[in-house]
Amino acid sequence: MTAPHPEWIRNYVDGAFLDPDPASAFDAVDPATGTAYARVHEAGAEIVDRAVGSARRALAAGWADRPVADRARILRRAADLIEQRFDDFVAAELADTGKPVTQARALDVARAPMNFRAYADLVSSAGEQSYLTDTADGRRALNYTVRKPLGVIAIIVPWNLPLLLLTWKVAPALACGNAVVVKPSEDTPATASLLAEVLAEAGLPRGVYNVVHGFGADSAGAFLTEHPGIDGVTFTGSSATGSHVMRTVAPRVRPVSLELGGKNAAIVFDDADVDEAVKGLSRSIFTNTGQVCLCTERVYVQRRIFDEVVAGLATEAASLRLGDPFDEATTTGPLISEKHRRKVLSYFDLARAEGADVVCGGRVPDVGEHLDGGSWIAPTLWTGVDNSSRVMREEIFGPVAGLVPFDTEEEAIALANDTEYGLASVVWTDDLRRGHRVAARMNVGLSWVNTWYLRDLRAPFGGVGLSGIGREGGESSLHFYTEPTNVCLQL
Ligand SMILES: NC(=O)c1ccc[n+]([C@@H]2O[C@H](COP(=O)([O-])OP(=O)(O)OC[C@H]3O[C@@H](n4cnc5c(N)ncnc54)[C@H](O)[C@@H]3O)[C@@H](O)[C@H]2O)c1
Ligand SMILES: O=C/C=C/C=C(\O)C(=O)O
Repeated sequence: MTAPHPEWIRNYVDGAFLDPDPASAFDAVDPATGTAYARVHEAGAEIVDRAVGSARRALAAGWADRPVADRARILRRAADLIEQRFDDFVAAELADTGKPVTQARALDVARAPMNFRAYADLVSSAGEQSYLTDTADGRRALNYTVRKPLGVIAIIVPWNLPLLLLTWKVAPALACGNAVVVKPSEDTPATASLLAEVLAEAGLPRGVYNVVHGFGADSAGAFLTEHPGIDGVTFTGSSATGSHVMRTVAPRVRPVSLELGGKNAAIVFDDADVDEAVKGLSRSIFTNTGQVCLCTERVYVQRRIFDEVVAGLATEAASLRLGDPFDEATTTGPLISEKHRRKVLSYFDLARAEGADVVCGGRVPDVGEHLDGGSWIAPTLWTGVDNSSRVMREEIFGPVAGLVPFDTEEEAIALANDTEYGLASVVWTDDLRRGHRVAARMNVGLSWVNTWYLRDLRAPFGGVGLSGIGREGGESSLHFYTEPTNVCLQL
């Protein structure tokens, strides 16, 4: 990897990186080793206010009215520049998350240019509704809709897929002519500031993209959502914080888009290709050390193949390689922080107290002395749990799942839907009709059959219940990031 780590990770306001203030700073920590690799300048209320003000001025200076083709060109140029600086982004993502280099390349950083290009394409070809209206008294009118940018958007994102989730929101927001103030997670600040360099070079006018670093409460996150100058909030993170953000903006009635947590189920029918299902389950449980909102934490397996699936998954778990993020053979990184590891370990204790049988893992692994300070955790599977267990109801957000046998299709559907969350599900079956039938009955926003996390960026993405409000992706994003005005003209 090439990029030397920066000494400081800075806020970016009105087209310039701000001088850091050592009196208001925190460490950026590499979770693979537990060591600090940079200092981050925490934005106070005054910096957040300047960021919102600069976004407002950028809109007034003409960004909101720029021809779509201009905006699309800048997004495409940004995509090209991310590819040119691919290794810098990978290095920044690894320093922040400790995730395996192969994953950062194939998933996280690869998706950033895809996000920019997808919205450059979408906004370039977007149409609008129009109706010829005949009234009861014989008049005729033309109704049509024009879409305007929402304005200044607050973008708040978590630490698990930092660049992917940031660009998933920045790209459509800019495509639609908004200006943004982004607040990356305090655990993963690096790529948002790198993106500022790229967007400036791509020709984005000053003030359109601003970055404020810091925490949630009493810090940049709260100052941003409380700011009267923001016109909408798009938030990805935990359900508790999402609910808090909603309450914060409620008095000013601002639109929110919330992509929140999950307690996602997989159902494996005994007509499935078991080898394929086991490999798919391993991906959906263990990818990114289980730290993807879409990851499976509950697995319901038809009784006849239950033992076979449990044994197969245990073999898959044993084949995972935890270790140096830069080693191409590494499959699995650490958890994001020591704080998060304490949370996951508390669920390991709870599972034992609730009578779970530990099939594998359930402990802190030995990954070698040089990584001793990192927040490593062993891939973990339980049996002997059921839907009344807290470990089967609460989002853990680690490489862990509980496996439960079932007998009938109805029972499997009821078990999978027995949750307050509703983000994603997977059905494994070789019966075509059953696949469609069961997938449609899942109370989720994203229902996969015989695959997991296969994305089409034009499709609606989001969840129900505690998993969120609204959808992003494709047209849904164009709708969230714009405000329609219906014009009615009597002919
Ligand atoms: N549905 C999805 O698309 C999706 C995607 C990724 C992650 N997630 C969820 O995110 C969670 C993990 O991420 P996390 O721990 O960073 O979530 P989090 O809710 O703790 O933090 C998310 C972001 O919100 C900020 N924040 C915290 N408190 C705030 C406040 N009071 N006001 C404003 N901002 C505040 C944080 O600093 C961070 O930037 C999991 O629950 C996961 O399921 C959901
Ligand atoms: O952790 C959650 C993952 C969210 C993924 C996306 O938003 C995406 O793939 O667009």
